[in-house]
Amino acid sequence: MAIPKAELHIHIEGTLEPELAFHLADRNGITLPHTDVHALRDAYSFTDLQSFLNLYYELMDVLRTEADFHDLAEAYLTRAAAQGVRHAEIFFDPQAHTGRGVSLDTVINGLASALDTSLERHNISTSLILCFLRDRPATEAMDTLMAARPHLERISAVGLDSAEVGNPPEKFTEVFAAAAELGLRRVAHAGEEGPASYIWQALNLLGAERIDHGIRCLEDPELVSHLAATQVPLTVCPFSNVRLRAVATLADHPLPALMEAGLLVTVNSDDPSYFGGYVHDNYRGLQEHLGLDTEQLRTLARNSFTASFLPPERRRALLAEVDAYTF
Ligand code: HPA
Ligand SMILES: [Zn+2]
Repeated sequence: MAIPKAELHIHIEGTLEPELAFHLADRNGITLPHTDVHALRDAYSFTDLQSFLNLYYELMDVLRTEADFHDLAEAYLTRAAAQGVRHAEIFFDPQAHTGRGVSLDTVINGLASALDTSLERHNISTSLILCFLRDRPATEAMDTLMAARPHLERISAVGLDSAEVGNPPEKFTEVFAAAAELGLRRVAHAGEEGPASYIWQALNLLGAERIDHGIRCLEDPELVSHLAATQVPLTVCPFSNVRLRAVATLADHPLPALMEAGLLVTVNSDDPSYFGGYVHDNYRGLQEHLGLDTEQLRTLARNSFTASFLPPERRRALLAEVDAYTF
């Protein structure tokens, strides 16, 4: 069994495997513009974040009903359990669905119907992180937050994703303040393709408690010192960074440099269906291509629970499981 870990950077829509996409397309009477699963997988060759997002938004059109969102989440949980995941804080993109006529209730109720039985069925605790699409207007994000109010007991935090460059965190200052008022935690994608200044903005203007990706912090030594001192976690996604060409190869990935600088680094899969592997596959990739040893993998697993929004008791119990794990 893979080492116990939390997954803190996983977009549920990014777990849509080609086989399930075709199955749901069939069920909903939709014709996909790809001949079969092989042709679809062949389309998974990206040059940057936007080239991925184009396919990501196109393919999620097969998600129409509560049952579709249930099946999507259930398929992820099944795979995650096999990868040692014991806790998952799961991003979802409401605007990507409401914008094409699927209601927020359909999305959340469908996902929740799978998450509600996750602890018994898969031994995985879960929560949802509502992400705002940063390439859409801030007013739309605010409307989305307000519409989500009846569902807040299922939602632990808000996040910020989609096309980063040209959509700085400062655009969402008011929305994140409103989310904090509602008692939600705050995270944000920053420093994936965007500059280090976006990470500063996420921290200082949005009150982000974790930075998703954040790898470009290394371009600003003062920021690295700040992240080390404050232990604001980074949710790093190595396979994603290679597939979206933020990093040339896994062997060139800056994760060891981030760890050596004393940052609270976690490893995650981002959009595993699109990027070639789930979270433990990422751990194994680091072992193989960057020579991480088993104690470094244990540190990463520990960090994943430390960086989570888990209540203290379950966090302690899961940390003890990591410490007791034998490779
Ligand atoms: O890696 C990502 N970055 C930004 N937006 C996203 N939406 C899904 N995955 C991503
Ligand atoms: Zn992401």
